[in-house]
Amino acid sequence: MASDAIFAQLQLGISFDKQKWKKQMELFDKPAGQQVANTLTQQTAAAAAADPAGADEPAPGEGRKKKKLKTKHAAAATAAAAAADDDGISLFSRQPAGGPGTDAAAAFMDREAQVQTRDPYEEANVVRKAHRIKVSGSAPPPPLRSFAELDAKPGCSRRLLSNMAASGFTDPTPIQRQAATALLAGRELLAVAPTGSGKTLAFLLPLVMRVRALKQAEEKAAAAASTEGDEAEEEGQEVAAPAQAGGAAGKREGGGGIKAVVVSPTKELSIQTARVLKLLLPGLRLRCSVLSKSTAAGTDFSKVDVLLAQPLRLGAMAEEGKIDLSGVRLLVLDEADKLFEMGFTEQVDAVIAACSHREVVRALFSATLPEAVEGLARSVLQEPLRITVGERNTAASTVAQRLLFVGREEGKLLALRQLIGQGLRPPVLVFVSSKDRAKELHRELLYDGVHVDSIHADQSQAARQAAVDNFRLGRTWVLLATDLIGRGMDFLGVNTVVNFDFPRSTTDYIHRVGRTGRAGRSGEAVTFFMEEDAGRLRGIANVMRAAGCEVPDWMLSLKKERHHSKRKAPEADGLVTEPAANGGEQRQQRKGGKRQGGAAGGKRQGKGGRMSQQQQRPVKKAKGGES
Ligand SMILES: Nc1ncnc2c1ncn2[C@@H]1O[C@H](COP(=O)(O)OP(=O)(O)OP(=O)(O)O)[C@@H](O)[C@H]1O
Repeated sequence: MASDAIFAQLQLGISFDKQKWKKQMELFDKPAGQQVANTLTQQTAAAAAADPAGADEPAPGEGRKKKKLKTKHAAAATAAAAAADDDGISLFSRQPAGGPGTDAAAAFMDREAQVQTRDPYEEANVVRKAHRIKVSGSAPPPPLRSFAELDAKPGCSRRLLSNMAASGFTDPTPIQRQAATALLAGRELLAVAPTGSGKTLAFLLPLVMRVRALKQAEEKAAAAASTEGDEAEEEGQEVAAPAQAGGAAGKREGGGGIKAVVVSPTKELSIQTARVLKLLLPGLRLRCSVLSKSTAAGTDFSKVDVLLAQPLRLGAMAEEGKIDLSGVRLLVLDEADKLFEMGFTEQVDAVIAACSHREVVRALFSATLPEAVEGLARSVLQEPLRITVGERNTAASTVAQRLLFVGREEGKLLALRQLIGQGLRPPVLVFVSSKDRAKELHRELLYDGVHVDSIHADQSQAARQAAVDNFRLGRTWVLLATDLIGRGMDFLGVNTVVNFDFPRSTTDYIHRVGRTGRAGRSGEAVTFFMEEDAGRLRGIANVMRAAGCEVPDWMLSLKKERHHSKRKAPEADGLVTEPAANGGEQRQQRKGGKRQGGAAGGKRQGKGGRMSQQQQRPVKKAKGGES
């Protein structure tokens, strides 16, 4: 369906009384900078003396002297513009920002063709430079120039390469070029690359090769043992099978069991990683499993080669001795900075300790790696390589980011409806700060007749997965989400991300807006802000400026909030749609059942009937702190 037609349906049931909202509308009509400049400047001046550095992690350019800001950001913007104009560098070699077949694409390919030197060290550097890959650490292996180079390496096969080609993976992305060769060389890794840049395949491809190579070695050893056994039998000697010979140790040395583990912060992400892995596996005879309540009870893990899991369940099982990870040779921590946050560290430690094989290689991947977390991460790695693609802790350059001042809490819903009215491009992902806000906004938009769904921690796992699948299949055009799916989720077609509630941190912002603009495509991100968000505005403004987006200078000199993490999330009830004078009453009426049973409500409900059924599903009680 054409986006115009989709949009026409999206706005069904929405009309604005411009007279009634005159005051608020005026706010939106002014440029964002003007709207808040005065009040924020006053606020900043009042707080200036008391407000030291905030608790947020440094965004690009932060932590330096203010007077350097302008030069740095001007340089960054110029560099970004130059990159786009000059060589069209993109994370996706055949899909640069300008699109396939454009001058940018041609320039990019020319640039690749310039790699002509007989010195392998120099050649590696030329490839890295062309793809904006930075590596620190001793003796990094050269990056891949093409997937075909892998053909000769242990664990690869024509079948694997053809599975990749059939899935559209014909040219490696920058992170894949360097991370694949590093992991195949047995190097431990800290890998940081932008959202949507192909990190999943960057660890899955070497993982599959490594596991295949191990299995091939096992099969060879088993065949040799069986030949020896036959010969010994002929000579009348007793021979034990490998697993019997060494017990657990024998198993560790290659008698089956889990050989690779990928830990992700959410079940949804593990399921998504399994989807990508399954694209690589046809014909390769490897078995993978996603750890869940049911698979934990009913799976023979000695027959599983690759396990995808979340830290809480896997850590607990490892500690209780319910799963044997002693044969694991590759442990990947995806969204590593999230895994090293408070609340997960104990279980992640338990998993790391349980992966005790002497040859185990550990790799940490994320789009963001705050310095404090890097220090912690390094303490579990041995002589790691650090691979960075592009600039550290930045948003994908394929996303056009903008900020929208909404005045007060009540202005958010109006602003969202106004965006829809102006032609917001679906599919749209709207982030809110809590599950209650997701539920409330869901009700509001449902009432408007928008094809909307929501995903948050109060839903059953099945409802969450259904929300993800329906959004992927295009059945839902607006998905309301908490930060539960703020990271890692790959909805390739998302055109717009709306931060309805301001992100808790710059890191969360980078991941949220990274749900669009993936795989070299373009996307749009709109972030609503109010005066009270000023303390967290600077970090995000810096990220936007580093990506070449327009940001008023005054935002870059705002003071940071001191303890933003302790700030209360907005109340769900703040989403009033009517002015205070009559809104409460009307809203109560709607809440009281008119919406469900009333004529207008019933009519509109018809378009969103599927959603109303979903709302009636039994909900699972969420653990404290979940969103
Ligand atoms: N070599 C490739 N060629 C073409 N498409 C690719 C390639 N590698 C990955 N992709 C596609 O790019 C998209 C983004 O990949 P992926 O989800 O791995 O990104 P990511 O870097 O892990 O992002 P995030 O940081 O948000 O988790 C996916 O749809 C994937 O299929």
